[in-house]
Amino acid sequence: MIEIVNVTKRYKQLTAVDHVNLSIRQGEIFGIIGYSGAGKSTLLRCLNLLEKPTQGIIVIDGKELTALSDQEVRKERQKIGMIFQHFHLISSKTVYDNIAFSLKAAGKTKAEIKKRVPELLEMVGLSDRSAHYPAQLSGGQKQRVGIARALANEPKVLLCDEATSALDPTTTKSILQLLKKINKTLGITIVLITHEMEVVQNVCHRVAVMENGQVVELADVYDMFANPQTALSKQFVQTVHSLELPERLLLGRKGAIVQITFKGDSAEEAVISETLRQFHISVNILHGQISYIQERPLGTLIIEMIGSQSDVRQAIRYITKRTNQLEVLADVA
Ligand SMILES: Nc1ncnc2c1ncn2[C@@H]1O[C@H](COP(=O)(O)OP(=O)(O)OP(=O)(O)O)[C@@H](O)[C@H]1O
Repeated sequence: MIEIVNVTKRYKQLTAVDHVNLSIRQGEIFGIIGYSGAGKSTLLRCLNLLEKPTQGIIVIDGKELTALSDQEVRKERQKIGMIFQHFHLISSKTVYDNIAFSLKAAGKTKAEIKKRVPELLEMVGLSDRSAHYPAQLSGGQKQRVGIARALANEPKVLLCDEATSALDPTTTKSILQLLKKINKTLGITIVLITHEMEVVQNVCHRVAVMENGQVVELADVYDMFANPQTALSKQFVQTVHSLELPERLLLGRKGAIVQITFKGDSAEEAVISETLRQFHISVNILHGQISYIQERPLGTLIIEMIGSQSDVRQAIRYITKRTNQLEVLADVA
């Protein structure tokens, strides 16, 4: 659906986006995560040519945007909706007129606008706020207007530039739910940038991690959580799944301390009790959690295994075979 081929954006000496290649699939919610200054916004704005890449090609829905004239780009941009962190609503216009504005700009007739605006308001749950002005709305409601406006011309792609960063956690959840609904019911491909791994966990199917203008990792969100490959991804995963053990928990330990990751079905199997049945060891549970990412379970358990060296080794081999993911954090035996 979206092809980003070797895209670079330079501002004088600074390279904000550096040779990025990504292929975003029709109908997916694709996240781009990175710290401030990583180049996420610039890359997102390159997708609808709000920023012109210094080099590289952008193809959306089969059309090479980077090969079009400015006038043609303006027309194509109407098929790409965009929402922003600070909403960018027109303060002197009502909710109705803010949405109608995009339809007018796309040359829709008065009758078409009159039919379409209420449909959009209903979709975002704001039918009773039509005559309000932006100043009379909460942040979440303003973003709902932003979403309605972005969807006005039935885009195939929706770009979200830190769309929930200015919102509290509960409102963030409700806006993310709305984005999920839009993706599911309208089949719109969504690209969102964020610095919050929780947003990625909640809505994205795949995620690219950016650093210094480059994509340093690309993965299914579940795999990123289960097995992050780079130090940066590990940091992001740990912001949601914190597994730092307090030092005092490690004091006076006698056995091997291991971290086990249970993926998919193995998260629901009785691996530990079967281990205890087969080997002469005892186990202390130090930390455990199970999360659901795209409705698939992902479990993490940190345990201390106490027994003879040979029994502990065999038990470790057994668990590794069953789960495929066991890391020895400390062996104080
Ligand atoms: N119009 C511009 N002119 C000059 N430099 C720019 C411009 N826009 C962005 N930059 C620089 O490009 C780099 C990447 O910025 P960008 O906003 O894309 O990062 P980001 O990952 O979105 O970060 P943030 O979340 O803070 O916006 C930064 O060093 C930034 O200062």
